[in-house]
Amino acid sequence: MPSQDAVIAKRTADDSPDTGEIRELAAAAGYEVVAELTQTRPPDSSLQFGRGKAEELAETVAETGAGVVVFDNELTPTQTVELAETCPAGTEILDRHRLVLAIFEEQAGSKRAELQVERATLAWTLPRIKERTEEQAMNKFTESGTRYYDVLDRIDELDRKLSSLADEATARRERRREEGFEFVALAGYTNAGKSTLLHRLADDLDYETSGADHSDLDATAEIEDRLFETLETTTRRATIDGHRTLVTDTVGFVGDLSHELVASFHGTLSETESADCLVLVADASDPPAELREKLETSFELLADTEGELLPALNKADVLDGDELAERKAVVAAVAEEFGTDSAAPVPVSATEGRNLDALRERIAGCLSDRRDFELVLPNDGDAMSLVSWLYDRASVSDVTYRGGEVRIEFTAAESVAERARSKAESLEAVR
Ligand SMILES: Nc1nc2c(ncn2[C@@H]2O[C@H](COP(=O)(O)OP(=O)(O)OP(=O)(O)O)[C@@H](O)[C@H]2O)c(=O)[nH]1
Ligand SMILES: [Mg+2]
Repeated sequence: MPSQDAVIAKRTADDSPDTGEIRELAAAAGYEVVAELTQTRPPDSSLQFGRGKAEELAETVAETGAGVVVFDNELTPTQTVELAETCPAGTEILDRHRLVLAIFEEQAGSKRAELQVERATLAWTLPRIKERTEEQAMNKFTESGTRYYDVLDRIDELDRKLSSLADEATARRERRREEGFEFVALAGYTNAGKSTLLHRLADDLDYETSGADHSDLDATAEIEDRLFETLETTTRRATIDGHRTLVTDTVGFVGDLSHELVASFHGTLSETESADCLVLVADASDPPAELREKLETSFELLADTEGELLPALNKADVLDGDELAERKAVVAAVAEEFGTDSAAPVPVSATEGRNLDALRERIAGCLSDRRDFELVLPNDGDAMSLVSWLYDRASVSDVTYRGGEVRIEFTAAESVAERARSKAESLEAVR
């Protein structure tokens, strides 16, 4: 990561500029923020800031010796060039999108994340290349279009690779479903505490001992007070009120990102789309207005999910009763705005482990109906293999051997019990 000094810049049209998030993003990218300049006025087409403010920015960069200017506004190619020319030579000019891409690039730890970041970067560059090539074509300086079409080809290639990875993920999910797993996803704004919550919910399981291949399940999900700590989904097993679930931790959201960027991370969003229960983790320690804004972004992004959306207010430990009540009202208001009739949010503290049973109960309420079943089998080797099959797919509460028989009591979804029954019948038939 670059360890460089940066000057933050932000312009808003009519209200006073808030630089909280862009500062955090800059920190996540490894920059040290040494100064900040803001302005309230309509955008200037060549400099974003007004000329006077842009000159002040240049002076600040010179005084602080900062190597980078981070604009919270989106900059056009012209603005980027003109700002760079106004500032001391060599100053790098970044906007919010460039910054987020830089963080993603640095954080991408898996093949899929790398492909997604490359795609996002190219999608972001494409209209800019087009603009430039058109200008050049008009000036008859160069032949037009080659680079543009090269980029388009590469995007197609990346899409093909990503979609084959997505197919693999879908096939893997289907296999897991056949094994009796249900899916829970943790989604929400970056730094809300999703990874911390995953650690709390996950079973402390040694995957190897279960006999099945769990090489797709990771042992860790990093927890860090930093934006975009998690850039790839992490899945762990968790037993939630008797339900055998796979809980997936996802990439955090951030506001004001282009659709291309969000779409590039569709792979991770698709895991949330197919989850049976989607826990929307919100940071209750945010001030109400910020909480509202983040929830609106999250609800928008999660509009297409199949499973039930369950809002959880994390970090409840840092609030008193009145503050918490205020946050709950914000969640209820936003949920209603989006026509989600999800019940009241569950306040939790992932770090302190508070109220997690209530959360588990609510998650279980979103999952399939499970019932108690009983199977009686002849006691032989084949029956034993069915017993171990059931251990992998259901909660087995009792196994008793009497005479030549084995009696198995278990709790499972109807579909799993159905398959156990037909296996049992074929055993009987063989005898
Ligand atoms: N006070 C308090 N802090 C919490 C709680 N849960 C998480 N945190 C802190 O919040 C920070 C972010 O936690 P993470 O679990 O990394 O958040 P995340 O949602 O996975 O973040 P990304 O991976 O960046 O999307 C860490 O410093 C956690 O220790 C909580 O219940 N209470
Ligand atoms: Mg995380």
